[in-house]
Amino acid sequence: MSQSNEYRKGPVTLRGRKVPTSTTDQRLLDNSGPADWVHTDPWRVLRIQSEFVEGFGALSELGPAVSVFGSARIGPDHPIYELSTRVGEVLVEAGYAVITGGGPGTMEGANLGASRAGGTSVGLGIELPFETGLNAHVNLGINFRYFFARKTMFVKYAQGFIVLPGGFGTLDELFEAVTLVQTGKVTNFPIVLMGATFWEPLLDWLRTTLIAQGTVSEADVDLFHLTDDPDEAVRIIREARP
Ligand SMILES: CC(C)=CCNc1ncnc2c1ncn2[C@@H]1O[C@H](COP(=O)(O)O)[C@@H](O)[C@H]1O
Repeated sequence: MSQSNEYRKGPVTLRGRKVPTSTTDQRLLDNSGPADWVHTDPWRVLRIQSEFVEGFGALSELGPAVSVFGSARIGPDHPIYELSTRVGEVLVEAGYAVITGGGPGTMEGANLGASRAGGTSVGLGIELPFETGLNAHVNLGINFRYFFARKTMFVKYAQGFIVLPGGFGTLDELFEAVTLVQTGKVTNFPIVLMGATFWEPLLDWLRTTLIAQGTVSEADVDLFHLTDDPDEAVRIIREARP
C-alpha cells in the first residue's frame, strides 16, 4: 500500500477507504461543514474527561464525606424517607458532608437532613431521559452525563457508604462498592446497610446460596454492616476510618 493512501491520527492509522476526505482542522474551522464529528467517540472522550475535571475540581476541598444511596421512589410520607433525613442530619453533626445522587426520594431526604443541620449537602445528578433535576436541598450540585464518571465521585470523596432500601440503582451502587472493597481497589471502606427487614433476605441469600456455592467467601459477606440506628451507622464509619 502506498504511503499516500495512509492517514495517521495520533496512534491511529487509516488506510484505503478508511482515509478521511477532510482533515480534523478543516472540520474544526469549516463552520459550514457537517457537525457529526462532535458526536464521535474521540470527541466524547473529551466530554468524559471534562466531567472528571469538573467533578474533581468541585469536590477536592469537600473534607470528610459519606455517600448515601437509596430509592428515588420512596416519598416523604414513608418511614424510610424519615430515616434518610435523620441519616443526613446525624452525618453532618458528626462532621461529614453528605453526598447523594441528588435526585428525589431518599436522596432528597438525606440532602434535606444534611442542609437542615447546616452541612454540605452534595448532589451528583445524572442526566436521565425523564429529567427530574437536582432536589431543592442540595447546596453543592454537579450534573453528570456519564454514570461511570459520577460513580467515581461517590467513592473517591467518601469515607464510606450508607445504603438505604432501593431498587436497581441502589443495588448497582451497593455491589459496585462491595466489589471495589473485595478486590482491594478501595481499602478501609465501610458499607452500612440500613433497613434491616429490607436487607436481611438479601444477606440470607448471600449466605445460603453464594457462600454455599463458593462464589463468595464468608469474609466477603462480612463486608456489609447492618443497622437501623443512624448513630450506629456513623460509629461504624468512624471506627473504620479514624
Ligand atoms: C423518580 C425517578 C425514578 C427519578 C430518577 N432520578 C434520579 N436522580 C438521581 N439519581 C438517581 C435517579 N434514579 C436513580 N438514581 C441513582 O440510583 C439510586 C436509586 O435508584 P433506585 O431508585 O434504587 O433504582 C440512587 O442512589 C441514585 O444514585
